[in-house]
Amino acid sequence: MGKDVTVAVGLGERAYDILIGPGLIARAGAEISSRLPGIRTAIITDENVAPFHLEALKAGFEAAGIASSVVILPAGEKTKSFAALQEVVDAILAARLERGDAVIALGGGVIGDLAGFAAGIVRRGMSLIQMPTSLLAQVDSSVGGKTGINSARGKNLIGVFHQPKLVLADTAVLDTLPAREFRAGYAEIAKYGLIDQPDFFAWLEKNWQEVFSGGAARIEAIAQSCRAKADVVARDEFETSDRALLNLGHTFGHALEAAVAYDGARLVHGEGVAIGMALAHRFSVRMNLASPDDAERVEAHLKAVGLPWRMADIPGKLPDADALLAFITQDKKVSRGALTFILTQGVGQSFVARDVPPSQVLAFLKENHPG
Ligand SMILES: O=C(O)C(=O)C[C@@H](O)[C@H](O)[C@H](O)COP(=O)(O)O
Repeated sequence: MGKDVTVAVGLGERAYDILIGPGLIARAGAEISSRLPGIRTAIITDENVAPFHLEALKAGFEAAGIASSVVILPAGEKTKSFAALQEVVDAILAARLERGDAVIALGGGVIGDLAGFAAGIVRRGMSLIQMPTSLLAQVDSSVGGKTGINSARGKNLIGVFHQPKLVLADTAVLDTLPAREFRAGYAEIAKYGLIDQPDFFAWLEKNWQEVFSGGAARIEAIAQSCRAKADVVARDEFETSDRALLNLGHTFGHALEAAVAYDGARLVHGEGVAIGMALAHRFSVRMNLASPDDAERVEAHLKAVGLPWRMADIPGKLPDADALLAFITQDKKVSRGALTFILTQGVGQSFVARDVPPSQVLAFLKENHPG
């Protein structure tokens, strides 16, 4: 086997490993058959990923004696839909897979969330193996068991928690990722620094070019992100308390994604998170929690790496502030009608703020709306 970095997600009987390293798609058959002997699989992937990686995965499966059927879906956020879910569920049932067989999610966050949801509900829960092919999926969405689809009323509003049995993150695939997609995934890496690791954020400010160009710094950033996420998930699997910290930037970001009707030409998830993180820092300044220097530092880093950082960076017209607030009030962190945000006292000092007054949010959205 290769020299992979292994990060353990300590969840008792649902514990699993994240393997991070080059060549894991070709080696997946061997890795899976040694851990889950006799398993059969349905590979769920998309039209962008399949031409690059499906053959290598299938060849490795064949060599390891793993039977597989394949579903190839259109790429993009609009695939996180009931229609696509139905297609995946039908294909799994048509292949007569059993509960102990596995759904393989080969793709980015969209495929991971959708295939994970299907695995969570077919036969009340099948095995799931995440094989993330985007940076965002490798550092975030493939880990932790959040699965689901979108609604026109809001992002990820329909789903279940369903942990994978294994995550195989093949870092070599990142070399062929479009630059915009790589940057979008980088937003989630920066997020871990901004949550509670100021040293990691400072390291990223210094080393982001190396992370973008590949090599040891990239693997280190991915591994550090997975460790940070595994830690939080092990403490609070079902987001009853501080797992919500992982949502930094997502309250604003998800509202913006819904506001553009999940149109990836205008805004992809990681870009929404980047803008959302900048807004969360600015909002914290407005609430007298953080200093303007902190917000400026975050904005400067997002700008340096080429990420959008304000609503004005989204092409086209946005719905007004009231409509954005309406999306925010559908957020899953809302409790008894009260809004929850992840706010900050400075870089790496985020906290969960409950009962944030909607009037303050609305005023802030109006001040920052590009019109
Ligand atoms: O894993 C989590 O918990 C997160 O919040 C990580 C997020 O980066 C991720 O995008 C997640 O899917 C968003 O969750 P949601 O509950 O806000 O839909």
